[in-house]
Amino acid sequence: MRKPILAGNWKMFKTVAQAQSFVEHLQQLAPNTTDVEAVLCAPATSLYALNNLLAGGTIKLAAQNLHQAEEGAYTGEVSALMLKDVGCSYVIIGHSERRQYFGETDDTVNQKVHAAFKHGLLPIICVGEDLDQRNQGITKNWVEEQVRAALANVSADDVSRVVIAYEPIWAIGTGQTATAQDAGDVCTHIRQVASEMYGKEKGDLLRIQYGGSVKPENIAELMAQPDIDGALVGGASLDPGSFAKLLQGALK
Ligand SMILES: O=C(CO)COP(=O)(O)O
Repeated sequence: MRKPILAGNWKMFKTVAQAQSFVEHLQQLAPNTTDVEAVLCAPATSLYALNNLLAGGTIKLAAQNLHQAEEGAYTGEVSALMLKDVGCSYVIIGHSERRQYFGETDDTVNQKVHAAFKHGLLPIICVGEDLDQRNQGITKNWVEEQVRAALANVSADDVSRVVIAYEPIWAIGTGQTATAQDAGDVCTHIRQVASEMYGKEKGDLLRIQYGGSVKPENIAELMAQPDIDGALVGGASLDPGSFAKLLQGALK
């Protein structure tokens, strides 16, 4: 069975002190989460300090982006090697905000996926359509293209450890969630695409998250969908009490 995975994407929020205080609170509220994998996607500035706090526990650390090169003259960038060095297990790749504001393309997403695996980081690959595409009825085709491009030349062994986050852009930070049924249908399609590419056995291992205005109040309904294995949560992940409730709601 696929283990549910709940990831909090803090985006550009929290100083080091705020991040540490969040973890201390969460450790009191949800000391040992073993049935749901809990992941905190913190700003790069907090990763080192959080790794020390999380040592020996079950909560995993993630970065929100990486550069595809190992090192080099790329001012302002951080590599997979560096993220691994500060204790990251996962890294978000191709979030719609990165695609929209920082020029990321399907091609750079694919390069970043390879860079992550090369250094033992597991990618959380974001895909999703905008409102125009949804209204045109091309959601599944669009998402399928993004998935195929992101996974190009990824080995079958690696693909079973990939997490794909389906995040419809129009649902991010808007309070507007896709209906559980609609979100579930797109996630089922993503699994079918992975199964076509790698065979059903591998496709069945892939974990798929939904993201976009997920809250403690709606997570259980989303998790009830057979192909939704977790959530990537922005706003509602910033408060430890809310995150602890999300962990409860993510139990299958
Ligand atoms: O972008 C998201 C997570 O990566 C979703 O953000 P919200 O949960 O704030 O809508």
